[in-house]
Amino acid sequence: MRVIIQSNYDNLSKWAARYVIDAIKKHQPSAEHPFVLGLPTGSSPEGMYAELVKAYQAGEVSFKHVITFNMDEYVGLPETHPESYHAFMRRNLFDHIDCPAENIHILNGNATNLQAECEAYERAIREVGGINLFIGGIGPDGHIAFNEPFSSLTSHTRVKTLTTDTRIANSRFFDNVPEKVPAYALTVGVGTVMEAKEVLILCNGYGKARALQAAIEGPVTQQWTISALQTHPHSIIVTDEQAVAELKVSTYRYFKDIEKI
Ligand SMILES: N[C@@H]1[C@@H](O)[C@H](O)[C@@H](COP(=O)(O)O)O[C@@H]1O
Repeated sequence: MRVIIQSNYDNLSKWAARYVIDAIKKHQPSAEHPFVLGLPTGSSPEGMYAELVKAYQAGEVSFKHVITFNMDEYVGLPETHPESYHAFMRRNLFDHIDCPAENIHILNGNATNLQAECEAYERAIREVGGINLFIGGIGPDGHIAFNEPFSSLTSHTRVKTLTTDTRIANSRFFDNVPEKVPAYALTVGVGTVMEAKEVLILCNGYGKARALQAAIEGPVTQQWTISALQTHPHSIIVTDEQAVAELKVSTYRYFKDIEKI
């Protein structure tokens, strides 16, 4: 695991965007050889998305041959609701870049058969050859996508019940009323993320310090589903000085040192 410690959120966002742009360019995507990108929502990736839009507008990168799969979506929230992940992605990224609509995949939380929707999603990922780079965030309780504590570390796309903690955390987008946050979501599994060739996690702010500590220094455990990342051959966490507050000084220095070298 690489851990990149940036001074603040702006630099974290710039670092992540640069990493994504370089990965796309290195792949030299074409219609026959598309780059497959897994994408998160939440406040953590907003800065990175703004940087990606800037880079696209400056002609530095194209998303024409990029295929995307989003991590998750609420169940029962209309796609037009401003807090649906469909709306979030349009607002923050897809309305501003050249990614063709047919290349964009987001789980349909209003499907009549939710289980069939989840199975079709996994099939679609397999059909394009798997995900090259999965980008994610971390919930304050260490969840990745909507894989709440005690989710199976080998899970795949499915319906999940959201914990009270997560509904409280996400209530800031729903008039601060936890009951307004949908109780269910569709989410890729921990296993789905772990099958990607590379995983890049964005983690910023004091609120994530305990989750970051568990992700890096703790044991691999279903209690902190992000800890599964420790078993991935190519994973990176990019973080800021606030989120490292619970790491041991020696851990902090180790990651600072190796990145310097
Ligand atoms: N399902 C999303 C996660 O994918 C995200 O990582 C997490 C953290 O969100 P934020 O980045 O806003 O802290 O929130 C939600 O629960």
